Amino acid sequence: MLTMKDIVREGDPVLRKVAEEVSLPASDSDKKTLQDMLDFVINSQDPEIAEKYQLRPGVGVAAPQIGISKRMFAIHVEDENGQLYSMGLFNPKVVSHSIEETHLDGGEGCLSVDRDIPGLVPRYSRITVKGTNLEGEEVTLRLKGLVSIVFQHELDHLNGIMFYDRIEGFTDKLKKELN
Ligand SMILES: CC(C)(C)[C@H](NC(=O)Nc1cc(F)cc(F)c1)C(=O)N(CC(=O)NO)CC1CCCC1
Ligand SMILES: [Zn+2]
Repeated sequence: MLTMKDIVREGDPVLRKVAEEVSLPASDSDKKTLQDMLDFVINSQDPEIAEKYQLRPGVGVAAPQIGISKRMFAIHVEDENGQLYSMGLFNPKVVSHSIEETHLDGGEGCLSVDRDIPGLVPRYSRITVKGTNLEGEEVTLRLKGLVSIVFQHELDHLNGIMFYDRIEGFTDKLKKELN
């Protein structure tokens, strides 16, 4: 099973690479990896298992975070209405998004970042995502709220983007206003 020792921390170049598409149908090896990632996120939210293995309670993890530069991630998160999104996705992509933006009021963190970085992270309020799930089906998902933010955070990992790259500092704002 995956534990925190398998999670790559910031500074490792794998977190800054653009990950490779997974060739479909997925190999047994890629399916096992993605299933292990989904189990990791589910385990991290189980108080007993999380305590026993010292897991940070995660809502998602992307393959580069376990050192695998492939376009796949797993998420396990309930949305505002209590709808559970629990899945592994191969080659996810945003096919459309709202212009409107949103953010988590407390900012974001990351399983690969062992420090608190203040600042709001702008995300699209709504996105439509396509990908292939562990059963090999192509899925289209229309997402908003927390689930949409988690997807965008994980998708960024597949493109070598860390959440703090998106935090707009006051000086950036000032520069924009002055230009
Ligand atoms: C890094 C950590 C703080 C563990 C973070 N969890 C998290 O944000 N939980 C959460 C947030 C809420 F808004 C409401 C709630 F119920 C639980 C997380 O798992 N990730 C996953 C990650 O690092 N993936 O690469 C970071 C999240 C920040 C925004 C989306 C994912
Ligand atoms: Zn992250």
